[in-house]
Amino acid sequence: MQLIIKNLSKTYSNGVQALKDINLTINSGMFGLLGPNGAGKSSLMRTISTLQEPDSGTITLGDIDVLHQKDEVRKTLGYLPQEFGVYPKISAEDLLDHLAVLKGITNRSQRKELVTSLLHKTNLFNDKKKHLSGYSGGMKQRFGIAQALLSNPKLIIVDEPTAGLDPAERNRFLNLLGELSDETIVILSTHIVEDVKELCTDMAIINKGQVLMQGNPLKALDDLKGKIWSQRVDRELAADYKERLNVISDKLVAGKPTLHVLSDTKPEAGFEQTIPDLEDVYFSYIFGSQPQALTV
Ligand SMILES: Nc1ncnc2c1ncn2[C@@H]1O[C@H](COP(=O)(O)OP(=O)(O)OP(=O)(O)O)[C@@H](O)[C@H]1O
Repeated sequence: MQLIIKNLSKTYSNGVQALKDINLTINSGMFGLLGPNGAGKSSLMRTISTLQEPDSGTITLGDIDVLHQKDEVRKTLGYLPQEFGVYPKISAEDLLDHLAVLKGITNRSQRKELVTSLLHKTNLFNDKKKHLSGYSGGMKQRFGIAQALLSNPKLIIVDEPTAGLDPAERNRFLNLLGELSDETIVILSTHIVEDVKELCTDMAIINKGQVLMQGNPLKALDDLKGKIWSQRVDRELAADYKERLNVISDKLVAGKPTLHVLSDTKPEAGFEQTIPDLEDVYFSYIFGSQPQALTV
């Protein structure tokens, strides 16, 4: 199964061009969609999820025309939006059961079996009687996955799922995503590079509504080999370096900025070659051609 997006564009009524001629081919497995705030990730996810219309372009999921066969898409889509609202005064088990009825699973024992297996899968079985208002952020996100899995989806979209989770909950959530079937397309939209690094076999970077790269994270790392140079500098000199050199990131290490420069050759005395990580890949596309760099 493939999700193929061709020439997708969207301008909102306030004039913001959120998607500019997006082209992506997404195969089964975990796909990371990386981009800073306002890049257009949610606009793209909502369009794929049939929640909003583009101005032009096409999307196909296998042989489904996503923009015209919305009901077909919805039958096979699991969507976990950025803000996942839950009814507070109902238990996880009851809400899942209710949602399963809405999905058309009317056979009681079949529903019970499905709900129980999803509660186990998302590690919520022991808390199934708890009201959702008592759930932590991570538990709510796992519940979100449980409801997204109700219809045995072929396409799962998760929008910024780990923001606000503590490290243990984040790990648990990412492990759960990683365990979903290889037959399913899972799109993980995030601005957190680590999420993609740990899970995804394919990724794209988008910014200002445009796809800047699509590819295998390991290949992207390989392409940067020998091109990332690092130096820890005095705080007051950092701005000067940024003006002169192609600084892609500037990270405080023990109170002093460590600059990463993208360059085919040693930029200046004092810089040492460093092994690129996925953050370098991300910043090289987002900031590589610009003099300004992000402080991370
Ligand atoms: N309904 C809307 N009407 C007008 N402008 C919008 C609307 N939704 C999004 N935008 C604008 O479109 C651009 C892309 O927004 P979008 O939410 O798709 O980005 P994002 O990558 O998901 O960012 P974030 O991580 O902050 O949610 C932004 O400039 C945003 O302000």
